[in-house]
Amino acid sequence: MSMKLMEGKRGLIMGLANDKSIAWGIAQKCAEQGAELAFSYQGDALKKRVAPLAERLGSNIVIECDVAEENSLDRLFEELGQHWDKLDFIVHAIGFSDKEQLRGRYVDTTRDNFAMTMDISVYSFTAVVQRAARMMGPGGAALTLTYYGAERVMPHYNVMGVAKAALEASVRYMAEDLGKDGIRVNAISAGPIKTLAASGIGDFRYILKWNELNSPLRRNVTQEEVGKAAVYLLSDLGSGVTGETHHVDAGYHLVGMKAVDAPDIDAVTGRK
Ligand SMILES: NC(=O)c1ccc[n+]([C@@H]2O[C@H](COP(=O)([O-])OP(=O)(O)OC[C@H]3O[C@@H](n4cnc5c(N)ncnc54)[C@H](O)[C@@H]3O)[C@@H](O)[C@H]2O)c1
Repeated sequence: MSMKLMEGKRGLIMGLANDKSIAWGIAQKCAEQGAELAFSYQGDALKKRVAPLAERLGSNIVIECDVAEENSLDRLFEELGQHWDKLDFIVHAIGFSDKEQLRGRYVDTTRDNFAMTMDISVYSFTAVVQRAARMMGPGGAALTLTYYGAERVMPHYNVMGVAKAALEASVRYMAEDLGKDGIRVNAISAGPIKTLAASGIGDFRYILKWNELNSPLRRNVTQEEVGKAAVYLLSDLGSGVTGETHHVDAGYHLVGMKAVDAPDIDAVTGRK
């Protein structure tokens, strides 16, 4: 009899907004492999969307948490502790910045939005891992989501690129801190995927089209493909991997220039 890869593992998924969310692709693949899941959602408005999705994967642990609030994070882990005495993995699929500043120039970013973007998109992962690690033993794993805009300049990504670079550095520092306890910390750098958060990025359609035409696999990736790589990093398959930023982007990160067969495309319409 073949054993499922995540049988007996319990994980908290943070950042599910709807069935387009990357968190949904990850949750589905983890559940398929036998994981037991809990979910956190931001604010009451999202509960009616998240609870039915959780139910589809056999979970009724659905807890409110705004990661910008220390109290809210404390309450989340307190409540989670009432359901489970031990946690095996967490997924952090959360990021935020003022939409108005995800167009135009990075250099015009305001102090307030810089601080807010770093707080929600970077510090929150540290704050979550800090609390989650107390419920984890050896074999524990944490995963966050990043984007190539951390490594190279991407149009419109602006302050989010700076935040993702800091997020990736925090993955490395936490991998060292927690490695001694047998806890692993990794990131997946996902190619562009049409989600609620992505719709805030200027000209996102153009980015999608460009990646489709120029990535080595000549297509975009899906939520499910990110989910499959997450299973590898969160399960025993990834037991020797920590502090890594793993690209799930149809190979786009290795490209230096437009592909020979790719047409130039119109920046406004995204059409060839
Ligand atoms: N979609 C892409 O192209 C892409 C590519 C690479 C990386 N990512 C990253 O993947 C992650 C998930 O985003 P997504 O694309 O699935 O979009 P999404 O809109 O489905 O998910 C973003 C989530 O962040 C949550 N969030 C924002 N502020 C929060 C707060 N203060 N407290 C709690 N939750 C909060 C939202 O509620 C939402 O569930 C993000 O970190 C994003 O930067 C996305």
